[in-house]
Amino acid sequence: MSNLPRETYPSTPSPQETPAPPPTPATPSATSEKFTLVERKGDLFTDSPSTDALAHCVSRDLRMGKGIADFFKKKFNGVENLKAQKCEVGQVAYLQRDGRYIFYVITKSGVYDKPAQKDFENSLIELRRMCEKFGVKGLSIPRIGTGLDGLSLEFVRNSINKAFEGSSVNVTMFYL
Ligand SMILES: Nc1ncnc2c1ncn2[C@@H]1O[C@H](COP(=O)(O)OP(=O)(O)OC[C@H]2O[C@H](OP(=O)(O)O)[C@H](O)[C@@H]2O)[C@@H](O)[C@H]1O
Repeated sequence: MSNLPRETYPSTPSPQETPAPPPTPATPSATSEKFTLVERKGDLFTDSPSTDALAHCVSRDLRMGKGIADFFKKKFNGVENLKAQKCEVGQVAYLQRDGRYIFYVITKSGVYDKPAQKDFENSLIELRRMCEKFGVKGLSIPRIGTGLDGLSLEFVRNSINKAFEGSSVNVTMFYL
């Protein structure tokens, strides 16, 4: 019998040692989360879920002198914090209050300006990105852009749908 060393092969595991097959990935359930936009009559501050993030539109100078922005300023303060974020038009500044995000969507440069449609659309895409970055699932907003900023509700609806399509954010748009 040759005394050449026998080739040693990794021993094939006996049945009881056979590693269990990897778990099959769970198939996404039919109810997998997807983007929704619901419009609801009510006051944004008192009727929206307390766990929802909030968002509204402001000018880059963060004056928030009128409209719902003024309510946000009085309710959440944080103007210096917001200014320190040095956001430009198309970007979103934010505060954290009571465990939720408050988003300040910069849609125009100065208080006397009106948002350009493209800037409005781009800032909503950025808002979606921020929601996904922070894992926001519920977002409550007023009819953004349709009051002092003079945008049509149809344009605003379409912009929200385009920006959030494919996300898993549930957006509720409140109106008085
Ligand atoms: N509690 C509440 N619940 C639910 N809905 C509420 C509400 N309170 C008001 N609304 C309605 O929510 C819509 C939009 O309300 P707005 O007209 O204020 O906002 P907008 O997005 O058109 O314009 C923003 C710019 O205006 C501001 O003032 P500046 O001039 O810029 O200083 C900012 O700074 C921005 O730049 C209107 O239908 C309001 O009736």
